[in-house]
Amino acid sequence: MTPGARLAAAAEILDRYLAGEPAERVLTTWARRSRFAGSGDRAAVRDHVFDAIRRRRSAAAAGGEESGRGLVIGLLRLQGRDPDDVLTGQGHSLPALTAVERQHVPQMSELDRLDCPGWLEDDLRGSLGAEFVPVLEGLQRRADVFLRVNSARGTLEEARAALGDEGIETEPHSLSPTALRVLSGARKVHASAAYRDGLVELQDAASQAVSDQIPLPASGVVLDYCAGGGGKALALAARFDGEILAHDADPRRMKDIPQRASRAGAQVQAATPDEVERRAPYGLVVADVPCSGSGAWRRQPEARWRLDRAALDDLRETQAGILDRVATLTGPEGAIAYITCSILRQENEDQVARFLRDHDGWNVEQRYRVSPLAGGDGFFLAVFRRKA
Ligand SMILES: C[S@@+](CC[C@H](N)C(=O)[O-])C[C@H]1O[C@@H](n2cnc3c(N)ncnc32)[C@H](O)[C@@H]1O
Repeated sequence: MTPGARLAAAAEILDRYLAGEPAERVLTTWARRSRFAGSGDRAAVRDHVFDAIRRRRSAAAAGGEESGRGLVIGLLRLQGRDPDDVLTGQGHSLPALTAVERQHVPQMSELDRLDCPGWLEDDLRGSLGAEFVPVLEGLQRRADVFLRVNSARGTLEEARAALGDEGIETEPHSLSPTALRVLSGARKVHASAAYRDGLVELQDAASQAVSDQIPLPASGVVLDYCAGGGGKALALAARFDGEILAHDADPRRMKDIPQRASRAGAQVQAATPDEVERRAPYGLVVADVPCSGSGAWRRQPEARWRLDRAALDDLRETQAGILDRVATLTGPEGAIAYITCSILRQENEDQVARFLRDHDGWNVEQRYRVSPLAGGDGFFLAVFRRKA
């Protein structure tokens, strides 16, 4: 496909995304019926689509309208490229620019420029303070790919060498001693021996940093109450000899845990709600709660535009409910590790304050915040401990 044809495909996919379909689903359907598109074309179209969604507000302002075509024109302008060079109307390219499109002079407000949802401006300013502008600018870029080296299987240097042999270049990252940032060859990771043999896992560097901070009990069973695909549980297993039970309100989310755990040589078992109840109390319960994902907008760009006030209120209620529930599962002097990948105070410090207000017998022992400016996602951790 020519560069113009790839952009035309992206514009068509973006129109369906703007009409309400999830971008991933539209991309899959497009790839299935576009047999002519090779893997390089599919990757390029995908990058265009997610770059445009990440910059949805600023690209629409720069392109003159919020349509697939408008976002593509705007994205080219934001990248400092002249849309006339790519939209030629030749072959499978989009039609050439109209006079109106060519003469459009973008009037960008600060919120346009920062891709900030208007309804969330005050909350973001209140949460980020002086970091409001740099964090929002940082969240407009593509996320890096990070690997976690599984120390049960080898050292950081052994992992780097093994990956290097397969054409995957990496460098250590300051957020965690187990983190490697992928510099090239990211698409080869899944097929690599280092990944297949459990020497490395895909995990954001800030997610690793948060896992590093969680205080593990000397022995016993740890419960990961919102385990999802098991990212945190597997990271904890690399530095814990005991058993980790994984639970999730939606058990389908845990379907890959057995395979990931066996690859990593980790003791992580998916548990039913009955089993969770039966084996309580726990010395540590990890609650990596559902949240706005605002710290991970680089990696999940649709989340930025899907969130609204009602959804945020629902999330906060769910988070508070989970904290109340896990408190009942925690033993004497036990701890709760409350985690979000949110940069919003409402989901972080405000939840800590509410929990302490409603639960007399608890202290907060540790608060740890990772800004997206550190290179990975934005994360928040609070460790509560039951008073002796
Ligand atoms: C942020 S994700 C977990 C990510 C995972 N811990 C990891 O590191 O890969 C939050 C998870 O919480 C689950 N969840 C949502 N509501 C829940 C509830 N009331 N109780 C337990 N889990 C819940 C979701 O299904 C989702 O898998």
